Amino acid sequence: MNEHYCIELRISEEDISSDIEQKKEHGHGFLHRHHHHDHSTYFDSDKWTAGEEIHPGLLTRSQIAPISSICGLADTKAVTMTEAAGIYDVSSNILNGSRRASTTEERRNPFAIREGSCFVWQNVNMTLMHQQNDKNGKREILNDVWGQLQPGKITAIMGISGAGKTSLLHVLSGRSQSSKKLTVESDIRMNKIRVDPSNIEVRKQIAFVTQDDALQSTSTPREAIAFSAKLRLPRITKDDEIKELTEKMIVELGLEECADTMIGGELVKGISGGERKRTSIGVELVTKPSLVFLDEPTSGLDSVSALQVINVLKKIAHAGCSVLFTIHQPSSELFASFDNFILLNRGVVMYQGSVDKCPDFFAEHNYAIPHHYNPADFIMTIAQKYTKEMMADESFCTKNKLSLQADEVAKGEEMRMSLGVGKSTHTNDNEWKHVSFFTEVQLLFKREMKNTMRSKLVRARFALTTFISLLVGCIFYNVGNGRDINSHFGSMVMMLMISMFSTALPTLVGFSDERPVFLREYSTNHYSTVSYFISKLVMEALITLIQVLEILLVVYFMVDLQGSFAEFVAIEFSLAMASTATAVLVGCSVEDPKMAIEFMPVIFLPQILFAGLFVRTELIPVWLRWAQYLCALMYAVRLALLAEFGDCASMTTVQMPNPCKNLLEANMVEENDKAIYWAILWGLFVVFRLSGLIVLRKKATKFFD
Ligand SMILES: Nc1ncnc2c1ncn2[C@@H]1O[C@H](COP(=O)(O)OP(=O)(O)OP(=O)(O)O)[C@@H](O)[C@H]1O
Repeated sequence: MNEHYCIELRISEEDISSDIEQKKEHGHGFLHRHHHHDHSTYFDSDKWTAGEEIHPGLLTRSQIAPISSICGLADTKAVTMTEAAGIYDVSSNILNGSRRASTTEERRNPFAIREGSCFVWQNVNMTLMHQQNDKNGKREILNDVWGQLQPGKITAIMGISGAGKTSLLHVLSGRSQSSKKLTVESDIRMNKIRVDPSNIEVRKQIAFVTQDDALQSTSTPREAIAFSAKLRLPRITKDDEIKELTEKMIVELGLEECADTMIGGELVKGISGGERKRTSIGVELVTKPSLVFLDEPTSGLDSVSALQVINVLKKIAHAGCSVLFTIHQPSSELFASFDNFILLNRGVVMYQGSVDKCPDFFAEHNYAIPHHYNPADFIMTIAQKYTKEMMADESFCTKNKLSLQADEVAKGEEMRMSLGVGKSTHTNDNEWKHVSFFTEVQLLFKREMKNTMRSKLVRARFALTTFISLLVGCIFYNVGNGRDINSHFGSMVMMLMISMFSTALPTLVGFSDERPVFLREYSTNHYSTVSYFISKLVMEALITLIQVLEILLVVYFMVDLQGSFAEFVAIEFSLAMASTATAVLVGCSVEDPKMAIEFMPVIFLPQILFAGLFVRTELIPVWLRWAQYLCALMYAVRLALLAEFGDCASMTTVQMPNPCKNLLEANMVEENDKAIYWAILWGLFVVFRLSGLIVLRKKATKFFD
């Protein structure tokens, strides 16, 4: 019978610790059967009958299997278990079914009830290698860390600075991987299955809000949230659903007043820090994740804004989500609002459990938390005092209570099924897929267009290009009418150099400037590197064309050039595209805009040196001469010379020698090689662009180190 069922057995910690039999009498610990949300529908099964009781402690894998086969229609996440606290917590859901079968109403509500995911970890170790100051040349950042998240609860990771909070969050979300200088080990279970968190399918399940709020500065909170929803929700989500979802999210996050204000950045004053943080959270929550991780969501916020943020997190937890976040030093009010917390101290777990039970724990260790004292402050002060050795001596390290069996890391279909993203029996499966490549490019291009229209930098770029073109036009005024061939040639070179600098330079800085936004969006599965690259390329080509026309409309007519205007447009455009491709490659390779600026001379100086302007190419040492083939300016100069002086050079005049012919010869320009010059110019564009794409892809898939 091809129907989707949701079987649910929830047993709280209290149920586990106290008398289960007694709880059962009160209706706890029963197998509930739902058909979607209709509690009265029973499933038919040979093995399980309606109303049958499950004894949690006795539930075995073989008993789980029949349930899986009933509701485990290929797209169904059947039964999941957590052996936390030594007992099976059976929480079966049809993750795909429940997420997929969500009604239009649910799709419109960002805080709609969802099925939670069980998330458990143990043996989390992170070691820095080749450390000169530490014994054995190693430094342990995380040591045998363990923990678990419960759906519906918010869990804080607390600890003094350098305790390893961010490192733990990064390991759990697959953002930290082993490298030459870092060893990372972890045993992470999601819905019972051992998973590799760096796997994209796992990462897709976890909404991650970074500390730096990498948001597009020219977008508004409304646009940022809608953009994320459009790209990340399945195709079935209609435009009006996205609109309503966005509006509800804005209201829930208290962003109504700033919803249409630009987010802002270094150059533009935008929304406040708290509003920025809530926007970042909104951007991640639109996908209705079951796991939400946040790195320092309250840092830099006043107590009211911090409480606002935590209230949003509590709200999302009440919808069924598991929330995990790092926090420095919460106020007592904030601390009291957490469900659970993990105290990390020097990379080890000092406390793990509910906020309510922590006073007893510390009292047992002779640290009774005084009344009228912020418990978080008190706990941190204690943590500060303890070295690893002291914690071990005084049995302060909280031992792993999970005792999970070592399982193979699930791959492929097994993992996808566990995460609820396996094969589906839905006939309209296409509707549940990620938006198409074309939609990705289209949405990215639209955002790029808005960004361009709103960017002060772009406006400054056009204004400065006009200014510099006018300056060149004035200096070389009318030299094109044959007064002096050297000045005539100089004006053309200057014109080419303006288009090279004025297009490549902003691209170089812009690409690395936008890098954090790209990395965040890529890592959270907004779009592919190729669609990002293509949308940027199309926008760049448009701006470049406008800029080239702007330069030529001033310089060409003021200098009174003789060649064809269209040909000059083509040459300048090709040069600008080839130079921006070089800039993109460097922009993709370096970490930040400041570093990109340091690279400027390396990109532009060789262009000028090898263009034959200061030294004839045949005089350059042979072992260096190959570099000329990488210099787009040289080929653009040759093409421009042919466009301007080609006719004159081929004329047989009485005047001997022909100055045009001499100029072409001095620059080693051959009329017959024109096609080769064009081919090399566009070849450079293709090679540098593709290299840029490869570098970007490589960097995007590798988060750290
Ligand atoms: N990739 C890395 N390379 C070098 N050192 C690292 C790396 N990752 C973490 N560390 C070091 O590990 C320690 C823990 O860092 P982490 O950022 O996790 O601490 P934290 O508890 O989040 O601190 P804070 O509250 O100050 O942000 C720090 O001393 C940090 O320098």
